[in-house]
Amino acid sequence: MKTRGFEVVTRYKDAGINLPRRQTLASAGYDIEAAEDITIPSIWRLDFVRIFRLIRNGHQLYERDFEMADKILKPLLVPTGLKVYMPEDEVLILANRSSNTFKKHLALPNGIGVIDADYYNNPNNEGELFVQVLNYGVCPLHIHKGDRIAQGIFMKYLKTDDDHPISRARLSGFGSTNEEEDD
Ligand SMILES: O=c1ccn([C@H]2C[C@H](O)[C@@H](COP(=O)(O)OP(=O)(O)OP(=O)(O)O)O2)c(=O)[nH]1
Ligand SMILES: [Mg+2]
Repeated sequence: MKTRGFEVVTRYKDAGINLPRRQTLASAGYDIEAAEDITIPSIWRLDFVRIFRLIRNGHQLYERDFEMADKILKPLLVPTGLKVYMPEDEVLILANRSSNTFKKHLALPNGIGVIDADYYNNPNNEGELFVQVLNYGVCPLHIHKGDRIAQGIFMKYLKTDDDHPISRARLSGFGSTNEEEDD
């Protein structure tokens, strides 16, 4: 009887993805690996520093400068090739590993990822977990397939007394409910 666990998504089924594992007897987190090699550029890219210089020297900034700065600060999504199933009253908290900040200048700009039980096998992306990252170091960061880039912790979540009963199915993630009309 399946209660909670990780599975590999179809598009990575032959890619040798390791299912997350805890590393010690009482580790709370299941360490999640990058599904591919990926390079995370530094946010302190020269063109971003150039914008700072323009601002400091009181230069006029143009739309394209702001668009470029926005692009640089947009987090990258690291694919995991994984999906996760759990009871409806549970959540998987996707947290950074402390060694990522301490040794790699790798931040999860969303703080923590909240993986909902109904994200699993959603029609848009099969519920694939992605880790949002920013590299606040000054050098590009090369992540290799198999590097443990985050950890997942299963938890129960609570509802309010007047919780709004809802039956809407989840169609995707990353803002999918922003587009849908309320019931
Ligand atoms: O780091 C993350 C955060 C979220 N997700 C996926 C799983 C989650 O179930 C879904 C929605 O996440 P969340 O509810 O935090 O984002 P949202 O902006 O509220 O999106 P939505 O409107 O789809 O709920 O996106 C990830 O894969 N990685
Ligand atoms: Mg949401």
